[in-house]
Amino acid sequence: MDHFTYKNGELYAEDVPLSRIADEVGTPVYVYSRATLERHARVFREGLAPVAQATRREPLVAFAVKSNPNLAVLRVLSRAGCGADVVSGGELVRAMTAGVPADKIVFSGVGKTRAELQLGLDRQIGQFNIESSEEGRELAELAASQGRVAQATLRINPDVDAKTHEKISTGRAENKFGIPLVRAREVFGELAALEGLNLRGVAVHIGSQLLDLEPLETAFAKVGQLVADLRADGHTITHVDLGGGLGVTYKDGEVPPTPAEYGAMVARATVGWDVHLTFEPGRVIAGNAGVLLTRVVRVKRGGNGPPFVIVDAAMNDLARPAMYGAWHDFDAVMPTGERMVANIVGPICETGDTFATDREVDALQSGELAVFRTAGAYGATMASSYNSRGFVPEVLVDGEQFAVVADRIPADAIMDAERVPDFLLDD
Ligand SMILES: Cc1ncc(COP(=O)(O)O)c(C=O)c1O
Ligand SMILES: N[C@@H](CCCC[NH3+])C(=O)O
Repeated sequence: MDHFTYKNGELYAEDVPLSRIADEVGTPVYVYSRATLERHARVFREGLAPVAQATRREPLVAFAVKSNPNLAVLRVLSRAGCGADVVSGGELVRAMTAGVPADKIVFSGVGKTRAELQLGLDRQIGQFNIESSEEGRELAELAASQGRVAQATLRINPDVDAKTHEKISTGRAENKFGIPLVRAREVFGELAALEGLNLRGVAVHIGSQLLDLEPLETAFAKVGQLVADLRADGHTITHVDLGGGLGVTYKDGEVPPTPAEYGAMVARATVGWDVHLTFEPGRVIAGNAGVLLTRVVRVKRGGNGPPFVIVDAAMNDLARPAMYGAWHDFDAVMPTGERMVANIVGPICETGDTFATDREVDALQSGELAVFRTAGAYGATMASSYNSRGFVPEVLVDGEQFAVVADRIPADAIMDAERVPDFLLDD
């Protein structure tokens, strides 16, 4: 459920008509609903109630910042009790700037630089998820040389097919993430012996937009066995990070497991583990909390196929359709009831700048407004300035009020950061 609904024939975000936002901020613009973000954070936490009960500990819900790093969004979620899963120094600083306490920050990522490891140490974050023995040794050496101890888990690669798009699958043997399960005991033993590290558990994340619990359950079973093996090896295991990945509905008929079903599965899978659990949900919290509001530039007819509805948003603003062939529902802000079959495209000079092909949508004309739905996760955060289009602004709605929470960055502001060197200047 989200808070983008029609009232008197017009699409609203909570109690704000989207046409008002378009008038005041311009298009394209990302629009987020505070109430939806808060609701999703609450529902996810409620879904984990059986887990909290079974483990007698409140799990840490560390929002995956990569899915929506906007400071205001992070602030909403931090106030709702979430921590943050970060994958770069930039995300770490953002999370802390938004108010996420350091001890609720987990640092994932396969290529943390030395400077990023140092930043995590300086900020005294709650947990590093180590992805290689090389990274573990580097972190241990850095920490020990400064008389510090880094709290850490070892991310394992369970070699499970998450049954999702291949580009967002992370838990198969050939993927770059984590330590192969067969090597986990050996690497854990090597790193656990190092001064500077408190290697206290394991982490796993097998992929994103999962619509089936079975691969997760298989991966968690492997984690459970590993925890038992590590304890048999004499290690103290107090923390397990089960990652994110729960999918959302992009298209009618796609039915992801509910947070309650997910929580029930986790409770089953983790019986007897006796650890602190961390979760790293991104999409399930932010996905349906945002839309990309756009205006039709013109409707081009007369080709071989259906008309092209050319909108002012493009693949640089919302990359998912071009990158993964992803579906985003497309609805008029003021639908007339008439429908049309169209290709929905952006203005960029690539055929891949196509949001929908041969799709039945609300009939639209030049100048009218429409939204791409489910754009709150992996939307603005993946934007580029391709074709010198600048960056789209972001708006957060809260009841009857809204605020611009990220300015539009026009193409000339980006150009301001560039220069022509002296040796190219004419004399
Ligand atoms: C390590 C890690 N944690 C969490 C997430 C968040 O995933 P999702 O947005 O699917 O919940 C990702 C992205 O797939 C990830 O790579
Ligand atoms: N960017 C992807 C998700 C990647 C998840 C990152 N581990 C998407 O839009 O679906």
